[in-house]
Amino acid sequence: MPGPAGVPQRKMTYFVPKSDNSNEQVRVPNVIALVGLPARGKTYISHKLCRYLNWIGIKTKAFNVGEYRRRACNLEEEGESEFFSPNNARGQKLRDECARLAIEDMGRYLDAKEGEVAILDATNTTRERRHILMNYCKNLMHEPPFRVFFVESVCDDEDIINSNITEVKINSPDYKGIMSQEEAKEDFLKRIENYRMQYEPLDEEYDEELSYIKVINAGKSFYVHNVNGHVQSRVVYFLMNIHLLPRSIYLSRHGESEYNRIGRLGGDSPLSENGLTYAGRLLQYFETENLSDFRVWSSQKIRAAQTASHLKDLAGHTEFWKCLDEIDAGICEGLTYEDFESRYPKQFAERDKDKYHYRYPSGESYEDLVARLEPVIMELERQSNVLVISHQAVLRCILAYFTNKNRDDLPYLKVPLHTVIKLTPKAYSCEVEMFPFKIEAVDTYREKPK
Ligand SMILES: O=c1[nH]cnc2c1c(-c1ccc(Cl)cc1)cn2-c1ccccc1
Repeated sequence: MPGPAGVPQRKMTYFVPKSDNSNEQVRVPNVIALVGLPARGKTYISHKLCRYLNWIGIKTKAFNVGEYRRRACNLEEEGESEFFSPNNARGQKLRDECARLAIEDMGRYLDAKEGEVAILDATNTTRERRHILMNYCKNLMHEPPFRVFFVESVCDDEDIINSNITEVKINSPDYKGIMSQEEAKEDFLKRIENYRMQYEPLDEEYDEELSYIKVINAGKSFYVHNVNGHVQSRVVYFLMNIHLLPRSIYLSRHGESEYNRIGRLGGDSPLSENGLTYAGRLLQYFETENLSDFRVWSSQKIRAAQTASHLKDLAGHTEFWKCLDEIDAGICEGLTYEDFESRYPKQFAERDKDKYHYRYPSGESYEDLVARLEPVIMELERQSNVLVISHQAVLRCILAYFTNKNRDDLPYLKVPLHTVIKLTPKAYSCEVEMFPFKIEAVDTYREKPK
């Protein structure tokens, strides 16, 4: 059905009829294929997307063709950048073989329903290579065939490209210990030129049938085409909210509260004397951090708001988010763990079996917390320096997102009272610094039972 000129028609697929026509809704496996010259942030995008999709509950795995190539051949023997020359038939053959192996591993992962999304982290810079991928994904040997979304990173910003090469390329396994950093940078620039000779960017006319997003200069602008389905729309939304600007995210629980001191769960009690001391010391800490741009977000619980109030002159306005409130313990609100175990022994035993999915009766699970925290994560991706003053369970979810922890480990991450956790995102990871303050506080940590 042709639409108005220049306005692409969204292909609406409401359900994928199964072979037995049960019309039961099946989730279509998604392939997210990167496209772009070397040093355009493809692996950066692949890592961040993989971490975000897994955290929101969409099982995802990345397949990096460069890793297959590093396993298959020794670049030193192959002549480094010469290996990538279009005139190097041997290099071309080896690289095609590595791409094929990665695509087949990706296919097995999706066909076996091990996950819903596979990210193919590769240059995919020629129409031929993208055509091979599309034919493989649409092949009816897959039940159902894979949906493909291309993410092309186009970048001509020299500063961004140089920071990429300096941060992640010249110290990569391809060069480490083989040549000096200057030689590595020179060789890498030659590698980029070899790819540029064959590079065929996604084209509005030629690639009319494909679904893709062009990210230009690290998110300065975008061109989005034929977005198809839930996963692709979440990917577009995520990519339009991330940025490369250096900053830190600080996590802190409220100061010790009266309920902490008597070992009671949840509630809305005020700070204890120790907690008030911590709040005052927190102000001193951030005065020394000397941040140009600094915001404070707090939950709407009294103990968190009291802690945040000590920073109001430093941070200008404080934002109070209800979705930063502590996990709702339902019928266990106000109980001690001893009460919980004696009154609801079956529930107590259930909780430690699968703490991530366990939901307190009339309350929440960690899985529920992740769902209500997604808007906070998205806004943290957009922001600069932010201090989040919240609660143990909530900060475990946020910490797990930035440090890529899985749902078995998430509910047992250590987030002690009277401690500032400083997160500084790096290229493919996040630096974590813990600053425990020497102020007395009860220990609320419970080990995972053996
Ligand atoms: O567009 C780039 N061109 C060169 N480099 C880049 C990017 C991006 C980037 C790409 C898309 C988006 Cl939505 C955000 C950032 C990240 N990086 C990067 C920089 C330094 C280290 C590791 C990665």
